[in-house]
Amino acid sequence: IVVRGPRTTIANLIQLRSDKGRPGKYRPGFILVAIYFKLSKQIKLNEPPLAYYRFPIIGHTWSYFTDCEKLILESREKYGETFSLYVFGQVITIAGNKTTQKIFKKDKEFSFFKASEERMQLDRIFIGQNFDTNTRLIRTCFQEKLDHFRSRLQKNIIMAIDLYIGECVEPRIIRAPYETMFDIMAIPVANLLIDDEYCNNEDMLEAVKSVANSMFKLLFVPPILSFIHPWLHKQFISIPLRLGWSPISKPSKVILSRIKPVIEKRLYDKKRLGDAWVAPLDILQYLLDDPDITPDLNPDNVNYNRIVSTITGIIFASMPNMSNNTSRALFDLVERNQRYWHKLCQEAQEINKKSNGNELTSDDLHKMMKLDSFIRESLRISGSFIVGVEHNCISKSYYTFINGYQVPNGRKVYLNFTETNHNEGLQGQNPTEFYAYRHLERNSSATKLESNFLTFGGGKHACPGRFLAVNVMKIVLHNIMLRYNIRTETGVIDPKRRYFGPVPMQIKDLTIFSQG
Ligand code: HEM
Repeated sequence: IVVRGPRTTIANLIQLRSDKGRPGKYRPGFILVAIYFKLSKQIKLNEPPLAYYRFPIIGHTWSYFTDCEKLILESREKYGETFSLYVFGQVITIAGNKTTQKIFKKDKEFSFFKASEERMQLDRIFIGQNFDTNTRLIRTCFQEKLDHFRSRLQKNIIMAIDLYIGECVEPRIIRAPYETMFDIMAIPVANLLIDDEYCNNEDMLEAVKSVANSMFKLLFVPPILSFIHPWLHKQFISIPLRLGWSPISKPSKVILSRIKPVIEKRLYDKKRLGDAWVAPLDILQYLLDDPDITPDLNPDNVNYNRIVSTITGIIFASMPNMSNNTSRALFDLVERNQRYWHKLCQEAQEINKKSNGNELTSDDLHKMMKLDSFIRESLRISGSFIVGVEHNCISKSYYTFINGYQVPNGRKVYLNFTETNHNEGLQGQNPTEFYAYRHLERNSSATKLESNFLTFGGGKHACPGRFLAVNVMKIVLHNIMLRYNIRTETGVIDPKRRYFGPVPMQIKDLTIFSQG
């Protein structure tokens, strides 16, 4: 049965009119007829089986958050590759291997963006953004023209490592590797967005971190009111946003105050120098080149809100993901020290020797084949959700999967990463084991989209930032391997991954850096 929001039902009832055509008082008879009419019009779908749960209202919520992997594995075994769970007052559907690629390809039927927008009210936070244009912008800069940014990326990453890890003549304990990686990432990200000395100061970096942190926290707001109805939760969290509050309003103001003089100077220089003016290479300039944003060379006519909104959107999409996955890959290096460290270091040293310690060329980055495969394996095993990358069904009424099961419009469909990762046919021998050269043997680079690797999604909306992310991960790990020895405080390896619900937790374990 398709259950819609109470607003729709009530609105329909309110629209009932008296027989004279004027708005009339509610009459119980009318209401009953209306409810009967509404229910009789609802389509009975062949929904995926809803896994058994013991407690009404709570449904699977508790086990989903405390032992998600067990819940998913057991339900998969019992109900097959497509099944539903009842979590936080909502039925969600879990889709397995045979369906995930279809979900990526059917972008008129399923939307990752719609699901994220609904969960985090993105349209109310990043006001005035054109998300499709932003995706195109990211694709142009960080896929097609990534090589133009390579030199600056390296300089900024090395500078950030110097600043946040430093010399380590005496061994240095990094108590929160995720936070350190987050600090390191802020410098190259801020510089890709705005290449101006004026913007590389502390308050700008703090603003960049604050945008990423505030948005990341929003992901973890528990939807308590959804136990009554998901619609209620949505209305509740949107109240402060409707009243004009935004989690990123403070850092957005800092960013605006920093970029305004830069924009004014650029427009002035362009007017003055004409064709002789050399445009800086950064995201800000790409935005300024858009006539919808900058119709002429008059700073008063610039759409500053759109610029700030786009910049903050890119920070949100890039920073937490890159920091999380790089700190996990670094931890994988430490954990698996005996097995991989030596060979990966050897590869790094050979590349460094051939380039005489100079800046890495794109060919050097390409030659990091072992590291590339290691990163893909780390993303597959350590960075992987149990279920995730949820897509909203946006079909007009419902969607029918290839196995005959149907889901209504609005249903959240989660991809079953565990099933894909545990499948021997897709992953090769011992699929649950971390084997760094698995992808090297199959010639699958870390950015390659394949049905056995869901980390970057797939289809038309696959992550456009993946080339930047993998290159940044390579540059960070390469430089760390060349400079340091790393170990955990106790030297004990704890292979158990920790999750918050289906999401892998940030790395909090102590890491010790000493001079290599
Ligand atoms: C390791 C780092 C990253 C991971 C794991 C990651 C993962 C993802 C995933 C799973 C999607 C959804 C894809 C789909 O719907 O099929 C996505 C979309 C997206 N990502 Fe990333 N991402 C990362 C880094 C980045 C970076 C660095 C940027 C920006 C510079 C970025 C920008 C975006 C954008 C704009 C989309 C939406 C694309 C669209 O809807 O067309 N991501 N990402």
